[in-house]
Amino acid sequence: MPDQMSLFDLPTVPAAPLLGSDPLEVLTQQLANWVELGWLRTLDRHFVHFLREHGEQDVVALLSAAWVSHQLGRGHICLDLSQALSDPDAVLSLPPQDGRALQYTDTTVMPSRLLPSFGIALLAQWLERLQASLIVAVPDADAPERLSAAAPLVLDGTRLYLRRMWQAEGGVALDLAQRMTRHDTAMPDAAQALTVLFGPPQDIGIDDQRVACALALQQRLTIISGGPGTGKTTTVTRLLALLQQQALATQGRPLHIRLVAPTGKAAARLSSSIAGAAASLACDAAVIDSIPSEASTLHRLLGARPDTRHFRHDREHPLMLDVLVVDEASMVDLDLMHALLQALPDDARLILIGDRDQLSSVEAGAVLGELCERSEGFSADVASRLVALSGQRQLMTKEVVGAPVDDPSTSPLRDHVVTLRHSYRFKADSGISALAKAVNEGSYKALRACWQAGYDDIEFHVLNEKQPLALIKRAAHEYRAYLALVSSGASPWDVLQAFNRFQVLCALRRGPTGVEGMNEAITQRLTKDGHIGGRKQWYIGRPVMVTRNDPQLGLYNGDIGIALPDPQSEGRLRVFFPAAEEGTVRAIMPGRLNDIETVFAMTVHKSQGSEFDRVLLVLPGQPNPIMTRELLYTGITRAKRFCSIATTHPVVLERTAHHRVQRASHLRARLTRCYRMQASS
Ligand SMILES: Nc1ncnc2c1ncn2[C@@H]1O[C@H](COP(=O)(O)OP(=O)(O)OP(=O)(O)O)[C@@H](O)[C@H]1O
Repeated sequence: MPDQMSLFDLPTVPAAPLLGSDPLEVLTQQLANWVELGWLRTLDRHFVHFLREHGEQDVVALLSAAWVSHQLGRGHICLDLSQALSDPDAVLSLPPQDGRALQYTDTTVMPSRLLPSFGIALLAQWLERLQASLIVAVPDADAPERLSAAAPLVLDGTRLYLRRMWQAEGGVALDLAQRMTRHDTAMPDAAQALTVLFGPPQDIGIDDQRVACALALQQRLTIISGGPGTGKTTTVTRLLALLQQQALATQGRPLHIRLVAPTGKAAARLSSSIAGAAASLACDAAVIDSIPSEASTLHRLLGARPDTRHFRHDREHPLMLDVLVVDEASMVDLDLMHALLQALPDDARLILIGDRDQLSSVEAGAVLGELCERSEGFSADVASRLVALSGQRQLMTKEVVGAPVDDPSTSPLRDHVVTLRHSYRFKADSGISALAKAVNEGSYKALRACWQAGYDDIEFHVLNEKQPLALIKRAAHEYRAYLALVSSGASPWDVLQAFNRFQVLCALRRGPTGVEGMNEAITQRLTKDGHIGGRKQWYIGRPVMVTRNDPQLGLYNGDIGIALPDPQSEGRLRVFFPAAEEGTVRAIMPGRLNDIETVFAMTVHKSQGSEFDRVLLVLPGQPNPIMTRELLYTGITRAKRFCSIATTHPVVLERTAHHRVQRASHLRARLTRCYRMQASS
């Protein structure tokens, strides 16, 4: 990780003297200083206070606890001590580079100076201090998934975790490993049923969709990954039809299937695409009728309760279902995946759908990405079963049948992962598709070729000013289309649809090219031109995004609503959100909405699970560690028809496409260990 960080010129802070001779005093001062500067969260400092109050006085253990907590806030499951030792500032990303101006005081000390000042120069010294600490437990030597003692931190090898996250990671690994060892036998005429849905097997190339169905018929855990329009929903719909056909024929009753997605928006999209795909199936009406057409959010399925992280459904109160389909699985964080697996009955079939190349979840973890890593090909045994079922003889070639299943270089999950590669949405000459591919390959040459090829669905703006006036004008112009509908008194549903046709996406939150700067500038521009009354907090046409789940209101992080006069309430302003049923809306009083922000611009992170006809992707003028290949790919692939990218320096795009950051975690290795133990017991 540190060598990737060196792609960027990290801002430097002058070396300040370490004040005080008592290390605990020095630590307290530094934590206070970092919190004041916004480098650390108040929560991180409170955590350290809590540990001190409970008896821990070792400064190294306390500093490590602050860093683990800080890293968790940045999406990392754990702190890798060997990486942190080699370049603490880069690993902790301090000072933060989210677009805000560099801030420090005369007493600010960088992490890289603090650690040696507490006597830690070697990894062995750090490990020894932590092993001796009251607040750190280690896994049992004989049972690596059990802890030696109850403590708030866990040191697993050279990784330091909050206990909760270590348990969640282990819980996900163990549960998935158990599901991986459960196999099913497809019904005798499954091969024929596949041919009815997919047509006769062809000898040219492998039909990944057909393989995905054949695989999922035979096991309890299947992951279907693919970029936009590669047919993930089409494939899952066909799979559900096959499963229902099988259940109706053998048990005389359909399976209880549930469809979920992490956000309300993604759930609505899944509902409408499954309904569309089901309607065109070549199946009996009874089978089509037994495929659910309504998806809910994961939180709703699990029974989210206000003010607690616990759900109504858990190991003691499992969900009642036979098959669970989770769409946009890349957005599911480790904690949520853990809660889901806890609540899922042991014999249920789990199908995860998503795009492994997309950004990982906003919260900690990169579950889908990790599960799909090194998962190319199938073991010989699974490949031969797939050939029998799908008729795809090409599956037995050496490229497809990789190393044996116990080979340490591959993941046992490869027998559960299918990647769909062909996009049916984009034409062969699509610029968006070519651009996304070039970014994914991290190829400078392919990127440049994209701009030179003259595609008419992508454009690249090089801005020559800091405050991007041209960009603001462009965005304001695009937003006028939905505002015209607002003025004409169109229905809230139509206004919401029109708003969704265009979106400004930003890589960063802060700064003139970040969400905050762009939102403010677009609001001002539209106000100045008389399109909105943007001087008041609530005005007709204000688009807002929910930033925190509110199960009581049935609103979820990422939901978008628009403030409009409500004829049902004598024209008073209400915020209209799409309701569960396609084409319907629900109105909520603005005063009831606590966690919302204006959304003329949103971060690429928040745009996951949404798609827009046209996207304007704004990148800052400086390369930045937050900007990664996954972020760029996710931003570009939100666009269905037109993608425009703007930045002040062309090199930013190329550097970003080259920059990959792994989130610190050990999920795949733990899953492999659990799987081998399961398989050998
Ligand atoms: N095998 C196929 N042959 C022809 N058209 C297909 C095939 N599979 C999918 N399509 C079409 O491609 C389009 C996208 O399919 P689908 O919605 O299943 O993809 P997706 O991967 O779920 O898309 P998204 O990225 O929106 O989630 C649909 O119009 C669908 O009918």
